[in-house]
Amino acid sequence: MVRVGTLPFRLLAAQYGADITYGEEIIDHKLLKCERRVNEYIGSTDFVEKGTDSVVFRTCHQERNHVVFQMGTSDAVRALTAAKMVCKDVAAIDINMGCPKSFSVSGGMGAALLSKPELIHDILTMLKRNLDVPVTCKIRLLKSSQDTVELARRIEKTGYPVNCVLSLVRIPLINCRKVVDRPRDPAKWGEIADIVAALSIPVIANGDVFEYDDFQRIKTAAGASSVMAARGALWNASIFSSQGKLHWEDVKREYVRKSIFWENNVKSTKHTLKEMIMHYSSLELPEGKAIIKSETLADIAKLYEEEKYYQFVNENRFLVNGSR
Ligand SMILES: Cc1cc2nc3c(=O)[nH]c(=O)nc-3n(C[C@H](O)[C@H](O)[C@H](O)COP(=O)(O)O)c2cc1C
Repeated sequence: MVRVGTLPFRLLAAQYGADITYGEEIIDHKLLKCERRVNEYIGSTDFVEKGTDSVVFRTCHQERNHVVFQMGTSDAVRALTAAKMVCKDVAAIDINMGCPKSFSVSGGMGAALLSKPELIHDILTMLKRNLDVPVTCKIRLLKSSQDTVELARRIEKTGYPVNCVLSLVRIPLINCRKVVDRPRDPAKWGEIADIVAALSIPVIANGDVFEYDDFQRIKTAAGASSVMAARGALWNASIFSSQGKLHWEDVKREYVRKSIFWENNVKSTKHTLKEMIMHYSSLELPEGKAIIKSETLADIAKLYEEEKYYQFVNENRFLVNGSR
């Protein structure tokens, strides 16, 4: 999730039980302007825009085998060059073929790819042939089930490992929404089931997972290999816990601590907190207003009475490094 799926949020989801986490979409052009830096102070691996301190992608060894780097692209060679920069630090590379936003579509990326099966084929083939990590793609339902099945079959033909354990990682990820749908529209699980039935590769179903039980319900209804949650996780990342959800205020506090620990981009932290709060109350209330006013992680720490934690982390970086 853009501005949400940064390292603290991914680790939060993983802590509550998510097996695999996807990073926010990063455009290939942007990654190509970066250099890889090991950040010993924090214990992370950063991809930083050259000549600046702007972290475009931050990851760490704890999530090395669970995190998928999601990329926006419209060109096979560029996608490969960008993917090669990060592939040793992540578990898999995903190509976003579902984003309907104009900045994506006008650049020939995201959902624009859905009408260019030849280009999809080129990108996936190029990545699969030249990378040692698995490649997945996230698509949306097309106008008819038949169109979607046709597209998914072309994706399937780009090849996947015969070994079924490995095949887990080359998953075309079917997002059960049509290109014109917005996230609040009802999802159509029957259509996913039709597509899954027509394919021999694993499919992750995505859409309208708001409770832990939804994972199994949707997995069964769609016949999918696994299930992905976005908004349900954003509103309460403990949705992944088989023990039941924690109170969202506790989850939010844990997110704040992780943001502090990993020195998350404050804009990302603010955005994520705002999205969480908007679901339960209003940004017009004092907490929302204070988030909007915050300029640094120290401000956020103060707002959530985590100043001692903030101070402790910053004074003991080398002692606590890697402990979370
Ligand atoms: C705040 C937000 C950011 C998102 N960013 C991305 C993204 O970067 N890449 C992507 O493939 N989908 C993105 N999506 C779409 C979700 O991955 C997902 O497909 C959609 O929200 C439907 O799933 P849900 O019902 O579980 O929310 C985003 C959704 C939200 C709400």
